[in-house]
Amino acid sequence: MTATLKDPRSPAQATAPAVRLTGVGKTFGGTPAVIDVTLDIRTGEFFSILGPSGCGKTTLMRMITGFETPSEGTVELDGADCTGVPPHKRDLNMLFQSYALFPHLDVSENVAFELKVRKSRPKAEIAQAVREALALVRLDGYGDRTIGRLSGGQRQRVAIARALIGRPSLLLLDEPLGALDQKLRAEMQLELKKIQREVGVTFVTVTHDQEEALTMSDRIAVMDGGRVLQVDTPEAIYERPATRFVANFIGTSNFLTGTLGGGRLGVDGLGNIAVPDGHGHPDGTPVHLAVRPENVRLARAGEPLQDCPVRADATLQQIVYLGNATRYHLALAHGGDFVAEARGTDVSGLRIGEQVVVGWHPRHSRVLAE
Ligand SMILES: Nc1ncnc2c1ncn2[C@@H]1O[C@H](COP(=O)(O)OP(=O)(O)OP(=O)(O)O)[C@@H](O)[C@H]1O
Repeated sequence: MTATLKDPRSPAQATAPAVRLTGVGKTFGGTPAVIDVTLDIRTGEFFSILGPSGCGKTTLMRMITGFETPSEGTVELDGADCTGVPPHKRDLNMLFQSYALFPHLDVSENVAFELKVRKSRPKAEIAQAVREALALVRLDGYGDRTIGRLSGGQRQRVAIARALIGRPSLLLLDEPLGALDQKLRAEMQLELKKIQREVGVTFVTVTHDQEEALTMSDRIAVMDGGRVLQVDTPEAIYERPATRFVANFIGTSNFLTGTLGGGRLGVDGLGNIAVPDGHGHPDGTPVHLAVRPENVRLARAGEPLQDCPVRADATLQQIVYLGNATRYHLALAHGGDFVAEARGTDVSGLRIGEQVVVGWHPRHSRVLAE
């Protein structure tokens, strides 16, 4: 006979998103910090809130946790309205950059802390849960160590184990890798993603680091000036940014500004250039055309540029070697800066100050509204 495990949630809760924000706003002393945010975070996904300093991401996260009450709008968790519910009554946990581990307790005691405080489980069960949590973060056998004898990465793992031991439905992480050096950070990004997949808990992280968000997330919300500008997969955000801000904040973009007319873009000094099909903006609209540096080709003036219907004259200003790529900084003849990028070392044979031509195919550019 097979036993059927019953989901304790009601049918409505089971299909509801982990988090639903509807028209959420927060104003401090008359100044808006978060403006009209409506979005769903799906159960089991790794979701990042990404944006520059002061854009409102921490305030948005604090409204999900309950440490901040929205000035308007509603916050639902698993289908239940939690707008006025205090943090300790929400089925979630938090992980802060500082980790906040207890230095006088050993690893096991730190991890078990929450369960012991709640006194909800027998001792043997807690010990088993600690062993499982330490195995999850690959710290088997470290239970008796004091916190002072751990590396930064190991402390981070202890904090993760502690945050997950009570199996919350939702884990909120505020700049979780901010205290680590760059190499360890890159390792922990992959590690955190792996742990999240294993436990299946919904993770919501706040970060200003675009690479971190792209590496770890199933979906990203990009914020600026208190607003969410785009919610999408990392790939879609990079390939199909919704606004000029997103195109510039995630990776690097070149921009040409002009007005659409007759299916082309009129740019002062450059003429009417081809744009990608199906961009959806009517003639007469002032727009930006965004082109990623890796999609820009470069040749000596007068030399052919294959598969590049759009071209512009420029002067080469600087060549920067990046290790895995070379970046060419250019001044366009009609005004403005431009950047082209090629894989590997510089094989162009070009010299600083030389007259060049840049070009791209319209399918590699994107029309963005103001
Ligand atoms: N308790 C508060 N009282 C007054 N103003 C606040 C308060 N909390 C945040 N703010 C303001 O709201 C805006 C958004 O702040 P928030 O901390 O949410 O941004 P952030 O994107 O998380 O920035 P950072 O990455 O620097 O932490 C800022 O202008 C900030 O000064």
